[in-house]
Amino acid sequence: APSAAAPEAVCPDGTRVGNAACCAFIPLAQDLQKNIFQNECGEDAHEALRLTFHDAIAISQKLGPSAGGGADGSMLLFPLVEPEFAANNGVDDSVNNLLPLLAKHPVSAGDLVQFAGAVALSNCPGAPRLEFLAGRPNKTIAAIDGLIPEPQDSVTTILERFADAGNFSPFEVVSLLASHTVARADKVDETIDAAPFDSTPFTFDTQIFLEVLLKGTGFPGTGNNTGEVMSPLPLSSGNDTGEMRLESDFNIAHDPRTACFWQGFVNQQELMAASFKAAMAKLAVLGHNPKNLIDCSDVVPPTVKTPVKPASFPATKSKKDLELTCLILPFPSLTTNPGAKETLIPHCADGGQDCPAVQFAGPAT
Ligand code: HEM
Ligand SMILES: [Ca+2]
Ligand SMILES: [Mn+2]
Repeated sequence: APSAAAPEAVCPDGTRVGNAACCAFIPLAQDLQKNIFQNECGEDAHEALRLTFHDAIAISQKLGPSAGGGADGSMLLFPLVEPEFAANNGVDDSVNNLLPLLAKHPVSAGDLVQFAGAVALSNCPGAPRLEFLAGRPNKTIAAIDGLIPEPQDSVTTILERFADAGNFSPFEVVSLLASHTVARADKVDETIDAAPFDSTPFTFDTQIFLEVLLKGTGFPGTGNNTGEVMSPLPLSSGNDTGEMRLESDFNIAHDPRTACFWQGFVNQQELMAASFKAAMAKLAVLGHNPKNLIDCSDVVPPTVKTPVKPASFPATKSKKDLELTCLILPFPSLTTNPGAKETLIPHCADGGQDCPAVQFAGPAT
């Protein structure tokens, strides 16, 4: 029976949704999973999540509308412009992977970018199911260079940039950095591929918040890269690349404005996931009035149910390796993983070393 609440609709595949405008995202989710993510929280999923950020954060209250439109899909609409910016190095992969889907599905570029990130994250154990609002218009401009935070930026610069983009608080900035729990760098050190930021890059857990607090001992590849500092697990073997630490993650983990928020997420899976979800909801609508968008959260696939282990020190590491600057919070008591040697981080989600990323040819470089 019809109700006074949101209009219900039945999609062609029989799924009931809150609004008929959401139906287009059901085949899109299937296409993303089958042809790009392969239902994994792997390289292509990580890159789609990074793209949500690089598209959305390019907006400035100080500079006004001519600087960029935020979460507007400009990355896809101007693939020869924004992917060329130094801070966007590597986003060409996800831009080129999404462009064929933009041609095929009746959704806007801005919606596609944010929806792809939400679908990608649904493959990561421990991740929250993100909110998704639809209806970002395609009418927009390319963003200007200089709005994407870089790992060599100071904490002050980073916090000011997030505040200017969308009034993000220091707590929300730390919350968004939970993304680096499912992240690896290809471009910070060009000599190594997919250097993970924590020891569990296929799981949305709190290891990133723990491991960035461990004393750095070396570099996974070469030293002296811009924006990189020593990590606690630099050991590599074949395609299993040692852990990389971004200078910005290190600084934010230790700065008086953010250190207690950072440390407060260690082993607090639910708090971290909920805080990330809330901050992502803000990020995903930058440049839009959410009142003009339609809530299509019901077409975001539920997150995989694989349980997430409590935070633990990687083998050979313990409390004595911590470098803490937040002294008002007690540090949780955690176990150390077994093993007499420094851990190797598997290159592939299945534990193996061979899992090439999907790469469609496209205009972005
Ligand atoms: C202070 C702000 C941030 C800085 C300085 C930063 C910097 C970086 C850098 C340098 C990389 C490595 C790129 C490469 O070499 O391939 C990276 C990867 C990544 N970032 Fe961030 N990031 C920030 C915030 C965020 C936010 C807010 C998100 C998402 C909501 C995000 C998601 C990711 C993801 C998922 C990857 C991994 C991509 C992959 O594995 O291919 N980052 N980030
Ligand atoms: Ca992780
Ligand atoms: Mn990558």
